[in-house]
Amino acid sequence: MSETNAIDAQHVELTYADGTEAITDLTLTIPNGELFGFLGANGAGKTTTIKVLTTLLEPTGGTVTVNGYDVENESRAVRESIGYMAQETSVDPELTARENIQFACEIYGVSADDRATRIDDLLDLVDLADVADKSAKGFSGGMKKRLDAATALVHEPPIVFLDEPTTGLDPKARNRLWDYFERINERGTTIFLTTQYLEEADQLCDRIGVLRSGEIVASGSPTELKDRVGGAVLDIEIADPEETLERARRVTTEADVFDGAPIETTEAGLSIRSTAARQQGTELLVALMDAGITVTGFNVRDPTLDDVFLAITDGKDEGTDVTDAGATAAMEVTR
Ligand SMILES: Nc1ncnc2c1ncn2[C@@H]1O[C@H](COP(=O)(O)OP(=O)(O)OP(=O)(O)O)[C@@H](O)[C@H]1O
Repeated sequence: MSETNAIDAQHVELTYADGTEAITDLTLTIPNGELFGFLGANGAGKTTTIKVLTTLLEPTGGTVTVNGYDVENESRAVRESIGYMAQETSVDPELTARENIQFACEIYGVSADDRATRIDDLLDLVDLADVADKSAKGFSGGMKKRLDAATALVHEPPIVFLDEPTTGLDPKARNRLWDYFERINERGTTIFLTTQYLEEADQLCDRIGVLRSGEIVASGSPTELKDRVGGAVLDIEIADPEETLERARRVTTEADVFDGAPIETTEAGLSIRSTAARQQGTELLVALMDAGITVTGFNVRDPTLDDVFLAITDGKDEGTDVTDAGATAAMEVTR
Protein backbone atom coordinates (compact mmCIF):
# COMPACT_ATOMS: atom_id res chain seq x y z
CA MET A 1 0.00 0.00 0.00
CA SER A 2 1.20 3.50 -0.81
CA GLU A 3 1.92 5.39 2.36
CA THR A 4 1.00 8.78 1.06
CA ASN A 5 -1.32 8.62 -1.93
CA ALA A 6 -4.75 7.14 -2.35
CA ILE A 7 -4.61 7.75 -6.11
CA ASP A 8 -1.62 8.25 -8.33
CA ALA A 9 -2.39 8.62 -12.04
CA GLN A 10 0.41 9.50 -14.46
CA HIS A 11 -0.22 10.58 -18.06
CA VAL A 12 -3.31 8.44 -18.38
CA GLU A 13 -4.98 8.05 -21.77
CA LEU A 14 -8.23 6.35 -22.65
CA THR A 15 -9.24 6.05 -26.28
CA TYR A 16 -12.50 4.21 -26.91
CA ALA A 17 -12.71 1.54 -29.62
CA ASP A 18 -14.39 4.02 -32.00
CA GLY A 19 -11.38 6.33 -31.75
CA THR A 20 -12.88 8.85 -29.25
CA GLU A 21 -10.04 10.18 -27.12
CA ALA A 22 -11.92 10.63 -23.84
CA ILE A 23 -8.80 11.04 -21.66
CA THR A 24 -5.78 12.51 -23.38
CA ASP A 25 -3.19 13.15 -20.65
CA LEU A 26 -4.41 12.96 -17.10
CA THR A 27 -1.98 13.30 -14.23
CA LEU A 28 -3.45 13.38 -10.75
CA THR A 29 -2.22 12.65 -7.25
CA ILE A 30 -4.65 12.44 -4.36
CA PRO A 31 -3.24 12.04 -0.85
CA ASN A 32 -4.91 9.76 1.67
CA GLY A 33 -7.75 11.38 3.55
CA GLU A 34 -8.49 14.09 1.00
CA LEU A 35 -11.99 15.04 -0.13
CA PHE A 36 -11.32 15.65 -3.81
CA GLY A 37 -13.87 17.16 -6.20
CA PHE A 38 -13.74 16.42 -9.90
CA LEU A 39 -15.48 19.00 -12.06
CA GLY A 40 -15.95 19.25 -15.79
CA ALA A 41 -18.52 20.09 -18.42
CA ASN A 42 -20.61 17.33 -19.97
CA GLY A 43 -18.37 15.06 -22.01
CA ALA A 44 -15.15 16.28 -20.38
CA GLY A 45 -14.29 12.71 -19.35
CA LYS A 46 -15.33 12.50 -15.66
CA THR A 47 -17.19 9.20 -15.83
CA THR A 48 -14.50 7.68 -18.06
CA THR A 49 -11.89 8.67 -15.45
CA ILE A 50 -13.91 7.10 -12.61
CA LYS A 51 -14.25 3.92 -14.67
CA VAL A 52 -10.48 3.77 -15.16
CA LEU A 53 -9.83 4.39 -11.46
CA THR A 54 -12.32 1.71 -10.43
CA THR A 55 -10.93 -0.82 -12.98
CA LEU A 56 -14.07 -0.90 -15.15
CA LEU A 57 -11.99 0.33 -18.11
CA GLU A 58 -8.31 -0.36 -18.84
CA PRO A 59 -6.31 2.75 -19.67
CA THR A 60 -4.84 2.79 -23.19
CA GLY A 61 -1.82 4.74 -21.93
CA GLY A 62 -0.12 5.83 -18.71
CA THR A 63 -0.17 4.26 -15.24
CA VAL A 64 -2.61 4.35 -12.34
CA THR A 65 -2.35 3.08 -8.81
CA VAL A 66 -5.24 3.15 -6.35
CA ASN A 67 -4.39 2.45 -2.71
CA GLY A 68 -0.98 1.44 -4.01
CA TYR A 69 -2.34 -1.25 -6.36
CA ASP A 70 -1.92 -1.09 -10.12
CA VAL A 71 -5.33 -0.89 -11.85
CA GLU A 72 -4.24 -3.19 -14.67
CA ASN A 73 -2.15 -5.84 -12.92
CA GLU A 74 -3.82 -5.80 -9.51
CA SER A 75 -7.39 -4.98 -10.46
CA ARG A 76 -8.89 -7.37 -7.94
CA ALA A 77 -6.96 -5.81 -5.06
CA VAL A 78 -8.06 -2.37 -6.28
CA ARG A 79 -11.71 -3.44 -6.36
CA GLU A 80 -11.54 -4.94 -2.88
CA SER A 81 -10.08 -1.73 -1.50
CA ILE A 82 -12.58 0.77 -2.90
CA GLY A 83 -16.22 1.71 -2.51
CA TYR A 84 -18.13 2.95 -5.55
CA MET A 85 -21.44 4.77 -5.62
CA ALA A 86 -22.55 4.99 -9.24
CA GLN A 87 -24.95 7.59 -10.64
CA GLU A 88 -27.82 5.08 -10.58
CA THR A 89 -28.56 3.72 -7.10
CA SER A 90 -28.10 0.01 -6.60
CA VAL A 91 -30.62 -0.15 -3.72
CA ASP A 92 -33.05 -3.08 -3.94
CA PRO A 93 -36.51 -1.60 -3.24
CA GLU A 94 -37.91 -4.99 -2.18
CA LEU A 95 -35.46 -5.22 0.73
CA THR A 96 -35.38 -3.21 3.95
CA ALA A 97 -32.56 -0.77 4.66
CA ARG A 98 -30.93 -3.33 6.97
CA GLU A 99 -31.30 -6.13 4.40
CA ASN A 100 -29.75 -3.97 1.67
CA ILE A 101 -26.67 -3.39 3.82
CA GLN A 102 -26.63 -7.04 4.86
CA PHE A 103 -26.66 -8.08 1.20
CA ALA A 104 -23.71 -5.77 0.49
CA CYS A 105 -21.87 -7.34 3.45
CA GLU A 106 -22.34 -10.77 1.87
CA ILE A 107 -21.10 -9.58 -1.55
CA TYR A 108 -18.03 -7.93 -0.05
CA GLY A 109 -17.31 -10.88 2.23
CA VAL A 110 -17.67 -9.07 5.56
CA SER A 111 -17.22 -11.75 8.23
CA ALA A 112 -20.37 -12.93 9.99
CA ASP A 113 -18.91 -11.84 13.36
CA ASP A 114 -18.54 -8.25 12.18
CA ARG A 115 -21.77 -7.90 10.28
CA ALA A 116 -24.28 -6.95 12.98
CA THR A 117 -22.10 -4.17 14.43
CA ARG A 118 -21.09 -2.91 10.98
CA ILE A 119 -24.73 -2.70 9.83
CA ASP A 120 -25.88 -0.84 12.96
CA ASP A 121 -22.93 1.51 12.70
CA LEU A 122 -23.66 2.36 9.06
CA LEU A 123 -27.39 2.78 9.66
CA ASP A 124 -26.52 5.28 12.40
CA LEU A 125 -23.99 7.06 10.24
CA VAL A 126 -26.51 7.78 7.48
CA ASP A 127 -29.40 8.46 9.88
CA LEU A 128 -31.50 5.51 8.78
CA ALA A 129 -31.54 3.62 12.08
CA ASP A 130 -35.17 4.52 12.78
CA VAL A 131 -36.32 3.11 9.41
CA ALA A 132 -33.87 0.20 9.37
CA ASP A 133 -36.60 -2.42 9.05
CA LYS A 134 -38.79 -0.59 6.57
CA SER A 135 -38.79 -1.54 2.90
CA ALA A 136 -36.67 0.78 0.74
CA LYS A 137 -39.59 1.02 -1.68
CA GLY A 138 -41.11 3.86 0.33
CA PHE A 139 -37.85 5.80 0.77
CA SER A 140 -37.34 9.27 -0.70
CA GLY A 141 -34.60 9.86 -3.28
CA GLY A 142 -32.32 11.26 -0.59
CA MET A 143 -32.85 8.26 1.73
CA LYS A 144 -32.09 5.85 -1.12
CA LYS A 145 -28.88 7.73 -1.90
CA ARG A 146 -27.84 7.59 1.77
CA LEU A 147 -28.57 3.87 1.89
CA ASP A 148 -26.64 3.38 -1.34
CA ALA A 149 -23.66 5.24 0.10
CA ALA A 150 -23.82 3.03 3.23
CA THR A 151 -23.72 -0.14 1.12
CA ALA A 152 -20.59 1.17 -0.65
CA LEU A 153 -18.83 1.33 2.73
CA VAL A 154 -19.55 -2.08 4.29
CA HIS A 155 -16.01 -3.38 3.73
CA GLU A 156 -14.55 -0.17 5.22
CA PRO A 157 -12.71 0.87 2.06
CA PRO A 158 -10.03 3.53 2.51
CA ILE A 159 -11.34 5.32 -0.58
CA VAL A 160 -14.82 5.83 -1.93
CA PHE A 161 -15.83 7.06 -5.41
CA LEU A 162 -19.05 9.06 -5.59
CA ASP A 163 -20.29 9.77 -9.12
CA GLU A 164 -22.65 12.78 -9.00
CA PRO A 165 -24.19 11.57 -5.72
CA THR A 166 -26.59 14.47 -5.21
CA THR A 167 -27.91 15.03 -8.73
CA GLY A 168 -31.68 15.38 -8.68
CA LEU A 169 -31.99 15.81 -4.91
CA ASP A 170 -33.68 18.78 -3.28
CA PRO A 171 -31.45 21.16 -1.28
CA LYS A 172 -32.43 19.67 2.09
CA ALA A 173 -31.62 16.11 1.03
CA ARG A 174 -28.41 17.36 -0.56
CA ASN A 175 -27.37 19.05 2.69
CA ARG A 176 -27.92 15.86 4.65
CA LEU A 177 -25.75 13.92 2.21
CA TRP A 178 -23.05 16.57 2.49
CA ASP A 179 -23.04 16.11 6.28
CA TYR A 180 -22.71 12.41 5.78
CA PHE A 181 -19.84 12.72 3.30
CA GLU A 182 -18.05 15.00 5.74
CA ARG A 183 -18.56 12.44 8.48
CA ILE A 184 -17.08 9.58 6.47
CA ASN A 185 -14.19 11.80 5.41
CA GLU A 186 -13.55 12.72 9.05
CA ARG A 187 -13.21 9.00 9.76
CA GLY A 188 -10.21 9.06 7.40
CA THR A 189 -11.88 7.84 4.20
CA THR A 190 -10.55 9.46 1.03
CA ILE A 191 -13.41 10.71 -1.15
CA PHE A 192 -13.31 11.16 -4.91
CA LEU A 193 -16.46 13.04 -5.86
CA THR A 194 -17.73 14.14 -9.24
CA THR A 195 -20.37 16.81 -9.22
CA GLN A 196 -22.03 19.30 -11.47
CA TYR A 197 -22.85 21.56 -8.52
CA LEU A 198 -20.09 24.09 -8.02
CA GLU A 199 -21.55 25.05 -4.66
CA GLU A 200 -21.18 21.45 -3.56
CA ALA A 201 -17.51 21.38 -4.54
CA ASP A 202 -16.97 24.71 -2.84
CA GLN A 203 -18.58 23.61 0.44
CA LEU A 204 -17.15 20.14 0.68
CA CYS A 205 -13.89 19.72 -1.11
CA ASP A 206 -10.35 20.17 0.18
CA ARG A 207 -9.20 20.34 -3.41
CA ILE A 208 -10.78 20.45 -6.83
CA GLY A 209 -9.58 19.35 -10.25
CA VAL A 210 -11.20 20.82 -13.34
CA LEU A 211 -11.24 18.55 -16.35
CA ARG A 212 -11.44 19.74 -19.92
CA SER A 213 -11.17 17.46 -22.96
CA GLY A 214 -9.65 14.66 -20.91
CA GLU A 215 -6.98 16.77 -19.20
CA ILE A 216 -6.85 18.50 -15.82
CA VAL A 217 -6.57 22.20 -16.62
CA ALA A 218 -6.79 23.60 -13.10
CA SER A 219 -6.35 22.23 -9.64
CA GLY A 220 -6.25 23.67 -6.16
CA SER A 221 -8.35 24.42 -3.11
CA PRO A 222 -11.61 26.28 -3.82
CA THR A 223 -10.02 29.46 -2.39
CA GLU A 224 -6.91 29.12 -4.54
CA LEU A 225 -8.95 28.64 -7.66
CA LYS A 226 -11.09 31.66 -6.87
CA ASP A 227 -8.00 33.74 -6.19
CA ARG A 228 -6.50 32.56 -9.43
CA VAL A 229 -9.29 33.92 -11.61
CA GLY A 230 -8.13 37.31 -10.48
CA GLY A 231 -9.34 39.85 -7.97
CA ALA A 232 -13.00 40.55 -7.72
CA VAL A 233 -16.10 40.79 -9.85
CA LEU A 234 -17.85 44.11 -10.35
CA ASP A 235 -21.54 43.79 -11.23
CA ILE A 236 -23.23 46.92 -12.52
CA GLU A 237 -26.95 47.28 -13.12
CA ILE A 238 -28.23 50.10 -15.27
CA ALA A 239 -31.66 51.59 -15.91
CA ASP A 240 -33.30 50.60 -19.18
CA PRO A 241 -30.61 48.12 -20.25
CA GLU A 242 -32.28 47.33 -23.58
CA GLU A 243 -31.69 50.90 -24.71
CA THR A 244 -28.51 51.73 -22.84
CA LEU A 245 -26.43 48.57 -22.56
CA GLU A 246 -24.37 49.01 -25.71
CA ARG A 247 -23.54 52.59 -24.79
CA ALA A 248 -22.60 51.55 -21.24
CA ARG A 249 -20.29 48.93 -22.66
CA ARG A 250 -18.66 51.52 -24.95
CA VAL A 251 -18.19 53.97 -22.08
CA THR A 252 -16.65 51.18 -19.99
CA THR A 253 -14.25 50.20 -22.78
CA GLU A 254 -13.25 53.83 -23.35
CA ALA A 255 -12.83 54.51 -19.61
CA ASP A 256 -10.26 51.69 -19.64
CA VAL A 257 -9.89 51.56 -15.85
CA PHE A 258 -9.48 47.79 -15.64
CA ASP A 259 -6.44 47.19 -17.80
CA GLY A 260 -8.36 45.64 -20.66
CA ALA A 261 -10.25 43.10 -18.50
CA PRO A 262 -13.07 41.43 -20.47
CA ILE A 263 -16.47 43.10 -20.07
CA GLU A 264 -19.40 40.72 -19.96
CA THR A 265 -22.95 41.86 -20.55
CA THR A 266 -25.64 40.48 -18.27
CA GLU A 267 -29.43 40.86 -18.41
CA ALA A 268 -29.30 43.87 -16.12
CA GLY A 269 -26.00 45.47 -17.08
CA LEU A 270 -22.32 44.66 -17.07
CA SER A 271 -19.97 42.36 -15.19
CA ILE A 272 -16.20 42.84 -15.08
CA ARG A 273 -13.71 40.52 -13.46
CA SER A 274 -10.50 42.34 -12.58
CA THR A 275 -7.84 42.65 -9.91
CA ALA A 276 -8.62 46.38 -9.98
CA ALA A 277 -12.38 45.96 -9.46
CA ARG A 278 -12.34 47.08 -5.82
CA GLN A 279 -10.02 50.05 -6.26
CA GLN A 280 -11.19 51.38 -9.62
CA GLY A 281 -14.87 50.47 -9.54
CA THR A 282 -15.98 53.95 -8.49
CA GLU A 283 -14.04 55.52 -11.37
CA LEU A 284 -16.17 53.59 -13.78
CA LEU A 285 -19.29 54.59 -11.86
CA VAL A 286 -18.38 58.25 -12.35
CA ALA A 287 -17.64 57.73 -16.07
CA LEU A 288 -21.03 56.08 -16.57
CA MET A 289 -22.87 58.83 -14.69
CA ASP A 290 -20.99 61.53 -16.66
CA ALA A 291 -22.23 59.84 -19.84
CA GLY A 292 -25.80 60.21 -18.57
CA ILE A 293 -26.30 56.49 -17.79
CA THR A 294 -28.34 55.78 -14.66
CA VAL A 295 -26.66 53.13 -12.51
CA THR A 296 -29.26 51.31 -10.41
CA GLY A 297 -26.99 48.69 -8.85
CA PHE A 298 -23.28 48.50 -8.09
CA ASN A 299 -21.68 45.58 -6.30
CA VAL A 300 -18.14 44.27 -5.93
CA ARG A 301 -17.96 40.64 -4.89
CA ASP A 302 -15.43 37.82 -4.61
CA PRO A 303 -15.43 35.44 -7.56
CA THR A 304 -17.44 32.27 -7.10
CA LEU A 305 -16.49 28.86 -8.44
CA ASP A 306 -18.95 29.64 -11.23
CA ASP A 307 -16.60 32.42 -12.34
CA VAL A 308 -13.66 30.02 -12.12
CA PHE A 309 -15.47 27.42 -14.14
CA LEU A 310 -16.54 29.95 -16.74
CA ALA A 311 -13.01 31.29 -17.10
CA ILE A 312 -11.49 27.85 -17.40
CA THR A 313 -14.02 26.22 -19.66
CA ASP A 314 -13.97 29.28 -21.92
CA GLY A 315 -10.23 28.75 -22.24
CA LYS A 316 -9.60 32.26 -20.93
CA ASP A 317 -7.38 30.91 -18.23
CA GLU A 318 -5.07 29.10 -20.63
CA GLY A 319 -1.51 30.23 -20.65
CA THR A 320 -1.63 31.47 -17.06
CA ASP A 321 -0.92 29.19 -14.17
CA VAL A 322 -3.56 26.60 -14.80
CA THR A 323 -1.39 24.29 -16.85
CA ASP A 324 -0.26 20.98 -15.38
CA ALA A 325 2.75 22.70 -13.86
CA GLY A 326 0.50 25.29 -12.21
CA ALA A 327 -1.82 22.55 -11.04
CA THR A 328 1.03 20.65 -9.43
CA ALA A 329 2.26 23.80 -7.70
CA ALA A 330 -1.23 24.42 -6.35
CA MET A 331 -1.44 20.85 -5.06
CA GLU A 332 1.78 21.33 -3.16
CA VAL A 333 0.44 24.47 -1.56
CA THR A 334 -2.59 22.67 -0.19
CA ARG A 335 -0.81 19.72 1.36
N1 LIG B 1 -18.47 3.85 -24.70
C1 LIG B 1 -18.05 4.94 -25.35
N2 LIG B 1 -17.61 4.85 -26.63
C2 LIG B 1 -17.16 5.95 -27.29
N3 LIG B 1 -17.12 7.19 -26.76
C3 LIG B 1 -17.55 7.33 -25.50
C4 LIG B 1 -18.04 6.23 -24.72
N4 LIG B 1 -18.40 6.68 -23.48
C5 LIG B 1 -18.14 8.01 -23.48
N5 LIG B 1 -17.63 8.41 -24.69
C6 LIG B 1 -17.19 9.76 -25.07
O1 LIG B 1 -16.05 10.09 -24.29
C7 LIG B 1 -16.07 11.48 -23.91
C8 LIG B 1 -16.06 11.61 -22.38
O2 LIG B 1 -17.28 11.06 -21.87
P1 LIG B 1 -17.60 10.93 -20.30
O3 LIG B 1 -18.92 10.23 -20.17
O4 LIG B 1 -16.43 10.36 -19.61
O5 LIG B 1 -17.73 12.47 -19.90
P2 LIG B 1 -18.37 13.10 -18.58
O6 LIG B 1 -17.46 14.23 -18.22
O7 LIG B 1 -18.60 12.06 -17.56
O8 LIG B 1 -19.73 13.67 -19.12
P3 LIG B 1 -21.18 13.75 -18.36
O9 LIG B 1 -21.07 14.86 -17.36
O10 LIG B 1 -22.08 14.10 -19.51
O11 LIG B 1 -21.46 12.40 -17.76
C9 LIG B 1 -17.31 12.07 -24.58
O12 LIG B 1 -16.92 12.61 -25.81
C10 LIG B 1 -18.20 10.84 -24.79
O13 LIG B 1 -19.06 11.05 -25.89
